[in-house]
Amino acid sequence: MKTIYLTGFMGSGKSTVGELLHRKTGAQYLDTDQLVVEKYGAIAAIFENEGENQFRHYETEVLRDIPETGYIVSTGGGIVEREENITLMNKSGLVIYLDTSFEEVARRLGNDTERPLWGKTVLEKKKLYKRRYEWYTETADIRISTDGKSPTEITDEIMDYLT
Ligand SMILES: Nc1ncnc2c1ncn2[C@@H]1O[C@H](COP(=O)(O)OP(=O)(O)OP(=O)(O)O)[C@@H](O)[C@H]1O
Ligand SMILES: O=C(O)C1=C[C@@H](O)[C@@H](O)[C@H](O)C1
Ligand SMILES: [Mg+2]
Repeated sequence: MKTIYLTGFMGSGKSTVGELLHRKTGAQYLDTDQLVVEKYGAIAAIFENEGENQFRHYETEVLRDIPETGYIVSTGGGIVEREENITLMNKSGLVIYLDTSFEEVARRLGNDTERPLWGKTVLEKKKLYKRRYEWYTETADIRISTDGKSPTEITDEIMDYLT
């Protein structure tokens, strides 16, 4: 099995659905945010002390090490910010975009403080969402709309594509 990369905006459910897919398929599982935390420390601290650019560098470092087959990978919401990341994912893997409306993301994340970029103003977040939307769609092999669907329903929909 080609490695599967789940992409999408913060709160689109990449980590939640990634875990479920891992259980259903038996494939190994990685989350790029978790890998960065294990290797370099808490995300909020990296943003605060080293800056977003350094976080993006760490993100690419962990992505480079992921094998081309056999893994389910939940990416960070900003993985599409770097061309190199897109090339890496498209070269070997199957990219699945979890498409979630901004309003639904806002409902799910509420006042979350773990995601540094979610702390920005609504206007800035909407701009970020709009800017990335095209990148997610262009990069994806498969697009799954997630609004109004449970994580299990989304996982089942992905399983249908895989089997
Ligand atoms: N389909 C869904 N319906 C309702 N809530 C969901 C759904 N998927 C995920 N959630 C909830 O939304 C929140 C964010 O989910 P999750 O952490 O999986 O997102 P993510 O895409 O991995 O975000 P990030 O890019 O920040 O890593 C969690 O509280 C999760 O329980
Ligand atoms: O959308 C983003 O840029 C981010 C999403 C999260 O997954 C983390 O990677 C981090 O909080 C940055
Ligand atoms: Mg996640």
